[in-house]
Amino acid sequence: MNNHNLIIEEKATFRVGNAFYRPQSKVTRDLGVLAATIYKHKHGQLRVLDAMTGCGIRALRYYLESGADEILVNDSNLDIKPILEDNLQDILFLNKVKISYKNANHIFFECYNNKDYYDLVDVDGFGSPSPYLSTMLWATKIGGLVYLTSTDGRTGTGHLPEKSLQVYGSYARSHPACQEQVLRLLIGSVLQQAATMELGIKPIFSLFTGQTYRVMLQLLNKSNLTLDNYGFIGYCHECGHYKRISWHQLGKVQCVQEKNINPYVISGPMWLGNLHDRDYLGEMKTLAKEWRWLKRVELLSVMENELDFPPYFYTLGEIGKRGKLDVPKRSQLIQSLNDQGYRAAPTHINAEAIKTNADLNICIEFSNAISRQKTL
Ligand SMILES: C[S@@+](CC[C@H](N)C(=O)[O-])C[C@H]1O[C@@H](n2cnc3c(N)ncnc32)[C@H](O)[C@@H]1O
Repeated sequence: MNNHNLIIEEKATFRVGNAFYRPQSKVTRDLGVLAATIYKHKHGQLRVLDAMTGCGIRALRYYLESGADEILVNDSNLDIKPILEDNLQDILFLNKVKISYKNANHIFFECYNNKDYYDLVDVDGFGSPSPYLSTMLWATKIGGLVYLTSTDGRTGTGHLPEKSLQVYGSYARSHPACQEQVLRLLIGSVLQQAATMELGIKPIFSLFTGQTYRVMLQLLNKSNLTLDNYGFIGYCHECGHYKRISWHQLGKVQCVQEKNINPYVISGPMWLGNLHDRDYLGEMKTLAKEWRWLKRVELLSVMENELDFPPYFYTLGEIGKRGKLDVPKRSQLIQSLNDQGYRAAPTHINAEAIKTNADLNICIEFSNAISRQKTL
C-alpha cells in the first residue's frame, strides 16, 4: 500500500478512494469492536460477516483489534473492488478473509443454505434497515450477535407513521423522546421477526449518535416476545405525561391530570425492556478502561446508568416550558431528584434530557424549586 491519502483509525490503516467512510461513525465501530472482543473472550472464536463493508474499515478492526478468526467481507458495489482489496491485502494474504460483491440478502440466504452461521453479523446499510430485519438472522449463529444500523430517523420518530408501519410493523407517533422510540422500534421489530422463527433476541447495547441508530443484539434459541416486553408508549400532548401501555390496556387508558382527561397518542408495538445488557456493558467498560478509550468509558457509564428506567425520557425543554420558569442544569435536577429518593440519570440519547422514575409533575416541581432558590 502506498502512503498516499492513508487514514488511520485505531489499529487500522486504509484508504477510502471511491468507497464509503464516515469518520463520525467511529463511535459505532469502537463499541462494535469492544462487544466483538468480549464475545471472542467468552466463546474462544469469532467469525464475522461484514455484510456492507464500504472501504473495509470494520473488517480490518474486527481482525486487528477483536482477534476475529475469519471474516466474510461483502459489499454490493463492485466499483470499490480495487480499493477494498488493497485495504485488506495483508489479511487476504493470511487467508483470514473472503470478499464477495453481492446483495447482502443473497449472502444471508447462502449462509442459511450452507448452514454456515456467523458469530457476528454487521449490517451497516444506508437508510432503512427493513430489507434485512429478518434475513440477517438467517446468517447468525444461535448465541451470536447482529449489529444493525438505521439512519432513517424520520420514519421511527413519528414523522412518517404509515411508513413506520411498513418498516417496523408499528405505528410511530412524534413526541419528545422519539429518538429512544426508534431504538425500541428497531429492537421490537427484530424481536417479532425472530419470534416468527421461534427464536429470541436480547439487546446487548443500543446507541443513538445524533445521526445513526445502532443496536447490537444477541440471538437466543427460543422466542422471548411477551406481552410485557413488547407493547406501547402513550404520550399526552396536553400535559406532557408518558405512559407505558400493555396490550390489554389498549383502548382503556386516558391521561388524567388535575381533573383533565386527555387521550394518549399511542406508538407501538415496540421493545419495552432494557436497551442494554448490564453485564455485557460492564465487560465492555472494563475493556475500554484497559485500552484507555476514556471517551468510550464515559459513554458506557452513561449507558449503564440509563438501565432499569421507564421506556422514555423527559427533556429539560418540556420541563421548562410546562413549569414556566427557567430550567436548571441537567446535573442539578438529577441531584435534587436523587436527594429526594427518586432515581434519575442522564441519557446518552439526548444531552438535554433525563431518565427518571419520577412523574413529570415532580420534575417540574423540583426544577421550579431550584429556579426560585437561584433568584432569592
Ligand atoms: C454505510 S456504508 C458502510 C460503511 C462501513 N460499514 C463503515 O463502517 O464505514 C454502506 C455500504 O453498503 C453497501 N450496500 C448498500 N446496500 C447494500 C446491499 N443491499 N447489499 C450489500 N451492500 C450494500 C454500499 O455500497 C456501501 O458501501
